[in-house]
Amino acid sequence: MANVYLGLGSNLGDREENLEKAIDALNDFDEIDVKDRSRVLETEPYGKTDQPEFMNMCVAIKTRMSPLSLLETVLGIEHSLGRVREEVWGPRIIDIDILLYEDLELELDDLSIPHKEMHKRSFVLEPLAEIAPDVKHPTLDKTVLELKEDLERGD
Ligand SMILES: Nc1nc2nc(S)n(CCO)c2c(=O)[nH]1
Repeated sequence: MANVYLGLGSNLGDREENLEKAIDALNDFDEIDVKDRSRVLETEPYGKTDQPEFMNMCVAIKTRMSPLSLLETVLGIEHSLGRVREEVWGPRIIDIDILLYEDLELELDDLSIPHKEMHKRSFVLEPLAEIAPDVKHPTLDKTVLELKEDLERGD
């Protein structure tokens, strides 16, 4: 079973309910066990700022799925919860990002692991440091907590 960390976000509808539904949907798969979860944070929109505030959190899962199967699964969960991909950076009912998959480094057209932007995003590092402070980013060779502190310092 692989140790995987996911970033969840929502800024449309009942945001906390959307996050809970996404976690329940993950747990419904035999090949996925949700092992831990961070608290939910309300965060300012990053990137496209003229949109509603987000609710963000991170979860730790163990899974037998391959990275691409997991991607297909999380996209299916987003779709089942009503996510329509209109604006790239626009508001969304739910967003599930694969952040880390063991110490894998993967670069495909539709999937990069570790997530390319995770070290630039406080809405990811804050909740991720709560549940996985000592997990190492395999490319940057720093722990999640070190990345969070670097971002806070503006490094
Ligand atoms: N605070 C915040 N800003 C965001 N901008 C985008 S795009 N997203 C979607 C994540 O890729 C978010 C988000 O989840 N939280």
